[in-house]
Amino acid sequence: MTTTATAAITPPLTPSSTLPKPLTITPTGSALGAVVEGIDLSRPLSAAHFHKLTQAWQAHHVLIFKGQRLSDAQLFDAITYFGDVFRPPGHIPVLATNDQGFTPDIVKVSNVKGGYTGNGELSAHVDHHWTPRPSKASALYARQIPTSGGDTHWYNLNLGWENLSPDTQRAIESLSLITYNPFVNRDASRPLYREPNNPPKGEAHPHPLVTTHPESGKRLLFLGEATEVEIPELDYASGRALIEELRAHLFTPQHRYEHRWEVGDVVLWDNRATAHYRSAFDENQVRDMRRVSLAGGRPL
Ligand SMILES: O=C(O)CCC(=O)C(=O)O
Ligand SMILES: [Fe+2]
Repeated sequence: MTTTATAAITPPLTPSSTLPKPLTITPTGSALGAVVEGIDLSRPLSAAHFHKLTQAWQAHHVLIFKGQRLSDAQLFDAITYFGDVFRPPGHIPVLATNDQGFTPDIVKVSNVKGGYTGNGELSAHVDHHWTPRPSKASALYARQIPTSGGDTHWYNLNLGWENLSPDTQRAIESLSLITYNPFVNRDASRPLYREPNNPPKGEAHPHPLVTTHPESGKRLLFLGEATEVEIPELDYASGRALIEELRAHLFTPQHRYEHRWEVGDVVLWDNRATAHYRSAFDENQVRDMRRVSLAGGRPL
């Protein structure tokens, strides 16, 4: 009996440039965030990759996927691996339609026609903080970016909590916070802390000031920077002083990752564990992003 030469069953060599890159997850080196390479979000995710990504997401709160090339529908499909799409309650305006008619599930965050950008995102906020169930996560996909500015910065709310003194932690951990709807309180002269004789419009939904992440169990200082808020358990003077102190502590560079966008970046952030803002840019240049948000539960 003759034996088959082993050479005959060796598969042809694949040029290394066509082999898929392995999945790598590299922390940014800042307070939060990790860069993900070796994932093509236009294709179905494997269970093994999904598992690694969710673990990394819990650890780093912000995942930065490089080099993506996605249609709106592919972005939607990729992000909804991580949860169900957020449908804005009636009191959030439907922002804008995108080119392909997916609205409001895929928002065109853009200064070109049909897009939406506001001033509200110029200071750190938790998306939909004023609703009973703020969205749990959002993703932005960069299609066109200005040559400078238009960066997005995220703060780590868990680190902000951990870096408080034990005395402050004890003093605030059973307080609640009401964040008022900035869409119905647009007046720039409105204060950042609710004044007794100047009631804001809209519904009030108190959430804990210190929340617990439902998946990681991490504790979080669940506070935004420049929306009108109130601590219902405290009188005006002490509530306002406390919020000023907490904001001055939390919104500092040691708790922040600053993302300089490249076209093709998809950034997925955990809205329960972070606050974010965008820096200004030259409005004569185009900044064109797509955004998908995921539904959340009641903050714990
Ligand atoms: O455009 C950005 O970088 C951030 C906008 C924003 O705040 C958001 O999409 O939630
Ligand atoms: Fe936002």
